[in-house]
Amino acid sequence: MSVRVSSMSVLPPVRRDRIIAQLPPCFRKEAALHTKNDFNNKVRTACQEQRTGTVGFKISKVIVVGDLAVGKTCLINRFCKDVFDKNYKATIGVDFEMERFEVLGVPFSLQLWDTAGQERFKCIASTYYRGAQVVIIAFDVNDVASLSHVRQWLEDALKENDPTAVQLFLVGTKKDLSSPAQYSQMEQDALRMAQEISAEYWAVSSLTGENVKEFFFRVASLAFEINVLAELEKSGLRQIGDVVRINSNSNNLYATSKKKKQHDCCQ
Ligand SMILES: Nc1nc2c(ncn2[C@@H]2O[C@H](COP(=O)(O)OP(=O)(O)OP(=O)(O)O)[C@@H](O)[C@H]2O)c(=O)[nH]1
Ligand SMILES: [Mg+2]
Repeated sequence: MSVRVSSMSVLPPVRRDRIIAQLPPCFRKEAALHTKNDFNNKVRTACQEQRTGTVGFKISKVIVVGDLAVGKTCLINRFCKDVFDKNYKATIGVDFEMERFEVLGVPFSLQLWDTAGQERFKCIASTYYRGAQVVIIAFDVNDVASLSHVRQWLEDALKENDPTAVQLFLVGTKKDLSSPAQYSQMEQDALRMAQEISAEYWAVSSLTGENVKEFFFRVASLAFEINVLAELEKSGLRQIGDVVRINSNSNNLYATSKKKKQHDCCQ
């Protein structure tokens, strides 16, 4: 009985292929959220000293948006289930998958929200955009129209979120369908777009699996890093806040006793 209870209440260990010990490199230096070779030093130290606060219990919300049939569902399914379906089945509204990682020894989870690209399901899907820490905008590298719609997707996603707090990725899909020459021509435009919207650029294929794991590892790592930095800042502020509170308390005491005196006087 107790065995059953514990096996139900304790999460299984993180999959061995979800362990991140090194910062995965960006895809293109010209369009990266940052180009450092390693995790922020403060983050590494905090993880070593187990000073990551609530990050180990955190689930970061990631939303994947973009035109219909660009391959959002396939991308998530390739990463989470290692499968690929060549038949198109439109996402109606939203779906989500949980992915658990261990980054620098600290558990960290992503909740990956797969949203509908079809216009008629978009209004349902957009109600799930709120509270995203990461926004992934997907486009098809073989379809210039899908790249030109990226700004609209961004605007819709940011309406529901704090634009300064969101980490943005621009992902070109179906790389397997494009010849090297076609691809490199398209990449110029995609890199420009990524720079304009301050997104990190990636190109992937869910059919072959090219760059899929690398991409999600990068997403998890950068989301983790920013969470730990925010936690460190918060605990720093808390310490400063305590000092302020002691000071203001003594001020209050002073003010109270003074007031009391005045009050006594008046009586
Ligand atoms: N060759 C190739 N085909 C792909 C790739 N990714 C997706 N597809 C195909 O593109 C079609 C659409 O893929 P989905 O993942 O369902 O597209 P979606 O963006 O989720 O579409 P909505 O849910 O309608 O927004 C399917 O037929 C997939 O098999 C890829 O990397 N390579
Ligand atoms: Mg879909």
